[in-house]
Amino acid sequence: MTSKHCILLGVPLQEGTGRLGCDMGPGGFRAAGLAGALQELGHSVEDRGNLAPAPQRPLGHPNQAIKHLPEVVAWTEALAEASYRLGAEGMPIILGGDHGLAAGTLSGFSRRAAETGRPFFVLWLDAHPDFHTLDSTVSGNLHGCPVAYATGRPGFEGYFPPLAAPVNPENICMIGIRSVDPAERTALTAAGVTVHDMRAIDEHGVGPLLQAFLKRVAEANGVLHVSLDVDFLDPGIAPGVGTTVPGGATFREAHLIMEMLHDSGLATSLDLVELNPFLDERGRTALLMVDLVASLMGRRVMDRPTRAGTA
Ligand SMILES: NC(=[NH2+])NCCC[C@H](N)C(=O)O
Ligand SMILES: [Mn+2]
Ligand SMILES: [Mn+2]
Repeated sequence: MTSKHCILLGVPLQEGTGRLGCDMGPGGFRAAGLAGALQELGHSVEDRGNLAPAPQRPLGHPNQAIKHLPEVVAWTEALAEASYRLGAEGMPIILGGDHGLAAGTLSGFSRRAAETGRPFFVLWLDAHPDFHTLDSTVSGNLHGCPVAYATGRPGFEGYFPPLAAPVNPENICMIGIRSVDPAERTALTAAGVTVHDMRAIDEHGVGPLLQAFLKRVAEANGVLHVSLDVDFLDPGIAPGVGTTVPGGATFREAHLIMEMLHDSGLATSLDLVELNPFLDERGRTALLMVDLVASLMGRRVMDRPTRAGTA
């Protein structure tokens, strides 16, 4: 197993959701033993503490539903820059914080990939596609918008920072999707995002769906960012999140995805988002998320035969 230099960065953003508590997410992941689990697997770990947002400026938008635009923009500015820098230093693991933070990670890591000349891919594990623009969001919760922003959909100019390298929507694969607003549905299809909803998982299984995507990434010599929203998981195993949607990924499906990602060796950065410790039950959601990261980083039940059939 190749050991990595894991860099943990807390991003206690919570203004992108409709409720409080995600600001405790980074602390939840730390208390659940994330650093120790990575070290046990032979990785080096550096915890850079929590990020601070950039200074806020007043921003008004004609869509009156939008909540906390100046706050989310300030976090995006700081995190886009931090992600760009961390992308050159090791394997960044971003401890959220709500999913609004992906506006910063996607733009920063994509910019880094563009500089290396390799195409940038995203695996989006979530109940939601988070594909609203500032104009289309109905709830006004900006954690529903990061993918639209990072792919360069119109309407973010003048509010969010300009994108150095917009993400190609055709390089995004979403798995676990089961709550899509009408405006998002049309836009996702038009943009060419690969969306594997729960029905696709039921019909085909997560294994073949993920394998096909990983093959594309490998053949393109791509850089892969993984964004894991707690609500990707079924609420029965992961209650510590504000936006639970029934019928989510099972414990076994989630671990299989992580193990396949590990075997592919393709993932270079990771978001862990939407953990709300205030809604959790004795840390079980945080602990499950840490176990999933461990699977992604090499923990396995048994050694598996290599392709040559030795080990
Ligand atoms: N990151 C999330 N949990 N996003 C949920 C978004 C839900 C809904 N589409 C909205 O815009 O409000
Ligand atoms: Mn999300
Ligand atoms: Mn979600």
